[in-house]
Amino acid sequence: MTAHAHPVVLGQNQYGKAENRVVKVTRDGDTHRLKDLNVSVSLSGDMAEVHYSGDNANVLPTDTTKNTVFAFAKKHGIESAEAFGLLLARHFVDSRQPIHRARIRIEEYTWERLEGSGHSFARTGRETRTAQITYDGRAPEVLTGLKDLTVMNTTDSEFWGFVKDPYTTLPEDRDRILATSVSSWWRHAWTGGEADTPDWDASYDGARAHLLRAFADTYSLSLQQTLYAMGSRVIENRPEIDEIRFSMPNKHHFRVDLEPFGMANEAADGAVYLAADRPYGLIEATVLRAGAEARIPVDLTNL
Ligand SMILES: O=c1[nH]c(=O)c2[nH]c(=O)[nH]c2[nH]1
Repeated sequence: MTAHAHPVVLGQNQYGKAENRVVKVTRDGDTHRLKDLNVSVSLSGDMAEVHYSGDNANVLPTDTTKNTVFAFAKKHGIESAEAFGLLLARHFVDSRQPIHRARIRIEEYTWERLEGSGHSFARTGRETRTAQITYDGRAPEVLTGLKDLTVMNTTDSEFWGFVKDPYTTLPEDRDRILATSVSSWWRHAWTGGEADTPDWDASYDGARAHLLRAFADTYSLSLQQTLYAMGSRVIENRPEIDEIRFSMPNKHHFRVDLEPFGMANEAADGAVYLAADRPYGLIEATVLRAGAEARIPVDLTNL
């Protein structure tokens, strides 16, 4: 059956095995190291026929993509999420003619070795590190990110001077808590050259440190301003990064009215707050090196 026989045609399509939970142990004598990833493979290419007629001739089974993830972890080890994703993406596109594009998404969970043991670990309370590698046979694109990085400033945050309309009840605040859970993706300028491959772990640690430093150092008049300061600090200090996008919920902390109990509850004296979980303000923006192309999808940040 051909597409032209119908007034309906197939649009964008992709397939693969999602959420392969792969744990790789590396032994150095009695001292072990652990990489714990959640790897999702998504392939696209000449796949019209399988949709139109069920002809599987071009279909590398999703089961095979799963097996490849585990076999590659053993064969090549897992140096970093980005390096592992690049190996996989290149493998699928370069070894299978009908596959034109591979997108590998990876979440990494971090474990810490327990003191006094070479092989006992505890999951850290840290954020989840993320990576997305796309490869179309030409230049790979590497996005790195993080999610669930929860941070709070207990002062140095104000919010006032905003628009007031008949529905506005929010009081102006000269000393509030600013808390958020940072989700972010950043795009590496790198386009695949062997010689100038970034040190992915150093780049991640650097970007993370800069955005946290900016969160801490910015005297904030709005979460929007803080977001921009975080992004611009990363762009200014990490030449390998051209674009960074944030999705940041404003985790509201309301000063509780304790007047009914005869108690003042002022920020300056150390206040009691109600941590509200919802609704929350949601502040999202991209920060770019001037002249760089905005390529991080708007809705990627909340995955
Ligand atoms: O930092 C903030 N930005 C806003 O846009 C906003 N809106 C709001 O109600 N509180 C806040 N805080």
